[in-house]
Amino acid sequence: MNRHVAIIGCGHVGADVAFSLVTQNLVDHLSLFDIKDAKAASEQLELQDMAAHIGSRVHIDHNDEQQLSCADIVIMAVGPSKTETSNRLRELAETSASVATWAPKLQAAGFDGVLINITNPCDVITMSLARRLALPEGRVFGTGTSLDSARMKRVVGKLLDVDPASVDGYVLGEHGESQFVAWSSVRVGGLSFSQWPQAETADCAQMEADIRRGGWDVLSGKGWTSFGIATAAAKLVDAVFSDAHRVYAVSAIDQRFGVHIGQPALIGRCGVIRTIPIPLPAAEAEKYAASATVIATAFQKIC
Ligand SMILES: NC(=O)c1ccc[n+]([C@@H]2O[C@H](COP(=O)([O-])OP(=O)(O)OC[C@H]3O[C@@H](n4cnc5c(N)ncnc54)[C@H](O)[C@@H]3O)[C@@H](O)[C@H]2O)c1
Repeated sequence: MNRHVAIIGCGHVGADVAFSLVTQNLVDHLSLFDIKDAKAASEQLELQDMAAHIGSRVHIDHNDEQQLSCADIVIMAVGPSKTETSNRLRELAETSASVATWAPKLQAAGFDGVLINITNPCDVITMSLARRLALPEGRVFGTGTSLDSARMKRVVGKLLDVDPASVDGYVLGEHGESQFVAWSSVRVGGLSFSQWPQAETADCAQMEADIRRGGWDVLSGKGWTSFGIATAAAKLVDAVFSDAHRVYAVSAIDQRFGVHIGQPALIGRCGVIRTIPIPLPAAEAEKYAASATVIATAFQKIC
């Protein structure tokens, strides 16, 4: 099997996705693209420098658009010229213009695989790419609230003193300021979060703020975020190649609201196999609807 991934945008995020895919042996052929040719070329060279230390052989090329025709998965990771530090929606004008230049190239190449979007604002850009590429539903999805759900697991795990991997549940909605923790979905060891004694005195509003602010906290120190999202993207690539039928919180179409939005979905060879609408209590359902409105309003601006 020749697992071929193309990464468009080789900045902090795209380069770390490439590093994760190569070091985790999740790819056989990697095609790197960046508007700055020297950046893509140097990422190619440095990844090739690792070849002697890794147990797999990976073919790597850069800025060769012919490669888009045979890519199984495209990862969109282009970014704005200036890093946004407070609201991902502010990236929209610039990043929507950038991804718009790639849709016709992908179509001209006959790209017929799965596209995973990381570029922010993630839900709006995913929606824009899904409409432009017109691939079968589910083939274009975004990393959505997968990273935010991982942040929730870190914060809840810390409170309960359990490994985050033992925390189940989701952050839903926009990968942005209107996201929310679906506390009703959070379970640890078969108990709902509210059944844990620590939950009685927990400041859930503060925990939720910490989760929402997680990305900005990382960014304020190192200037960008990349390890978390690169790991999430690698998991999604693995789920597609292995037809895993595993559940992740991704940005997928919710037909009730007509938007791509963070929600649990089953991921396999064709991308999103189906979404899993969780029954939410009224207060959480309201937050979900409000978040869908934020995404729809932003999308209107680029139509
Ligand atoms: N979804 C998430 O959870 C998540 C997490 C972190 C970052 N992000 C987003 O990922 C994106 C990338 O972030 P980053 O830190 O890597 O930014 P960055 O500035 O380090 O890299 C962006 C790269 O895109 C390239 N680029 C810009 N326009 C391009 C175009 N038209 N064609 C090809 N390449 C182009 C730039 O040359 C640059 O190398 C941003 O939108 C950021 O907000 C999303």
